[in-house]
Amino acid sequence: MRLTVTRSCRSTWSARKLFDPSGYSSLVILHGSRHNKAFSSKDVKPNPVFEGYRRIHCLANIDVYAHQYGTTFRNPAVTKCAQPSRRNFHPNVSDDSIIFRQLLDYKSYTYTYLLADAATREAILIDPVIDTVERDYRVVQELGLNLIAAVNTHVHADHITGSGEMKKRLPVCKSMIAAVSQARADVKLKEKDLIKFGQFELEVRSTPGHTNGCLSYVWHDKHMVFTGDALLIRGCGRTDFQEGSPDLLYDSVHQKIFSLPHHFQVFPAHDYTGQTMSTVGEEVKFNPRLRRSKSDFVKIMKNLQLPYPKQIDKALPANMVCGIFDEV
Ligand SMILES: N[C@@H](CCC(=O)N[C@@H](CSS)C(=O)NCC(=O)O)C(=O)O
Repeated sequence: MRLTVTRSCRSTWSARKLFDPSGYSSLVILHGSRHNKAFSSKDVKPNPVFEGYRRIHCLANIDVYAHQYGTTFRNPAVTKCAQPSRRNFHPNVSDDSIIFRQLLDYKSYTYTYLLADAATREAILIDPVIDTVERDYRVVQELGLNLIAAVNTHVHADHITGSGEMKKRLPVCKSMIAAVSQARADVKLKEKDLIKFGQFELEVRSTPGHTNGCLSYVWHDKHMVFTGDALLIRGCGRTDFQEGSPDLLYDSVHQKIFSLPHHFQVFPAHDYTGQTMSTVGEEVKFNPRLRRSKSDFVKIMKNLQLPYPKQIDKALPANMVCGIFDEV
């Protein structure tokens, strides 16, 4: 969905998309600062999964206009916003110089991000998943993009990376991962490297703690950061396996992500509650783990007692070799 927000609208409103992973329905929320009312389409049913919707509404003390995906905005206050179109799906990104897609794997709730320069058509994928490679390949083809890189934020434990399978379909595509992960890839990344596509570049920041090779990618031009599992929306990656360390994760997030300007948009590798993005400022203020002191954070992380990811035994060895099963 694409919202083209006019200048006067842009200064007052911002948009957020939430979805219900089980029901596959979506809400788009537009919020501004002048009023204190909430509106929602009659189609939008109360649903506990839309916890984030209520939270944003309560915290921001704002107008909320909600509707289901695919319908148009009916409230006259937002008529300056164009009809939804399929050109640029994410409501938070209305920028003709780029193509941006947030793609979801419903099995592991992994987000894969497609980033492209609209002029040159050069594109990269962040965190492709093996189960959705066909879908992502089709999107790349349909949009006429030249996919030059499949970039992993880390060695995932809950799903197998799609970078190896994508390379089979598009040999020009280079796989990338942190050098310290010791996983196989065409390009081994380290702190301060730049990943270039068309006129754009991502800055590589090392954010270990969930794993020792966790990287975050900062798109300074577009005020976005792709945080992998280091920082999740109102959460963070677990630290109880691989080379997990709560001390290290706390420092990584505070030093490398929370130090970014607070309006930067945060795009994580997962969300289990149907939220699609956050901002640095929101996480600094509201993240229930990372807004605490380091010693509190360490205690919280040591007591999470999460079950191990179901695919861990298969995923870890496969991800060390770019997700290609026959090389395991
Ligand atoms: N149930 C899922 C795994 C869920 C999980 O452990 N997620 C990880 C990221 S993938 S290793 C995590 O760090 N979660 C943090 C949290 O607070 O939930 C499965 O079986 O795959």
